Amino acid sequence: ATKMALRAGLRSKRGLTGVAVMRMQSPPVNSLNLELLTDICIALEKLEMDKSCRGLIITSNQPKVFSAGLDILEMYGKSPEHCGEFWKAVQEMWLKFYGSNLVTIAAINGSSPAGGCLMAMTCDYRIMADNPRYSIGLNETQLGIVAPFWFKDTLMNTVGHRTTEMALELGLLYSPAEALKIGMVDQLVPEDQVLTTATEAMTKWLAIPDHARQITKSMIRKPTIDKLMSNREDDVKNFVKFISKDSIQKSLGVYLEMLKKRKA
Ligand SMILES: CCCCC/C=C\CCC/C=C/CC(=O)SCCNC(=O)CCNC(=O)[C@H](O)C(C)(C)COP(=O)(O)OP(=O)(O)OC[C@H]1O[C@@H](n2cnc3c(N)ncnc32)[C@H](O)[C@@H]1OP(=O)(O)O
Repeated sequence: ATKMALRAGLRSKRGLTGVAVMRMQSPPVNSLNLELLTDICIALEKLEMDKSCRGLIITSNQPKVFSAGLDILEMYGKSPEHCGEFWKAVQEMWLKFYGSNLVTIAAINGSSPAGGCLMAMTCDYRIMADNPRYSIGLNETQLGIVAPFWFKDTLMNTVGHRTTEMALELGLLYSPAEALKIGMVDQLVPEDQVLTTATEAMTKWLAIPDHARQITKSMIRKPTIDKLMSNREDDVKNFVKFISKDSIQKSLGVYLEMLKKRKA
């Protein structure tokens, strides 16, 4: 049987129609592996084609974690072919979310490092649980890896040039309060109110006529999307070359060990 990695459905609760809620449920930490990325892309594609759907809230069914980012096991000890396929799926997820015609809101109910942060930043609006134990940010350099240009562009478009320099070079993970301060997230609420607040925010976004909002969104995001679209193959090649290096594989191995030890 295929494992359902997420649930997407149109809800009509409290008069809010045409809004889908996508709940990532890939235990233990919603790390973005090929299967989850593919499921997410297929679900978003279907919603995008469904004329009755205008908005999407993405959240997590896992306790304490929105998403642990890219699944390191998809990049560690794998063949170049596998790494290439995986990277194409990461690109696809980013392109679909960043360019979505839907209103997209991230209900960040837990930690969201690296690829998890990227995913949240592709959305139009971010609400995070106000729990100082949670963190969010692009921490790639701390793993000894380099976030590609489109990760950097997404961050820069969200928090600005100088903050991106600091955040990306130091691989900073921010507490929710810090993330709010730099504009990485838009709103903090108590943990049990993340989803209801997302629904309330959605009402505000849906009050704007779709065509005007969509054209405006596209005008702002298209140059960033086009940059990856015209460099997709080179970006895959760069990734495979970079991730296959012995030194990078070693860094990933050390990091995985650290994660396991921290748990013990
Ligand atoms: C010059 C040109 C350059 C071009 C280069 C191109 C590209 C390179 C860049 C690639 C980009 C990568 C982006 C990423 O997303 S990398 C992933 C980064 N993620 C992290 O650093 C997060 C690591 N995880 C955590 O910090 C924590 O797990 C947590 C999310 C805060 C949750 O903590 P907790 O609830 O305490 O859970 P555990 O830590 O105990 O984890 C449970 C279990 O899950 C394993 N795990 C956690 N994260 C990942 C992951 N991302 N991938 C795979 N596995 C993960 C963890 O090891 C535990 O496993 P065991 O139960 O087996 O011990």
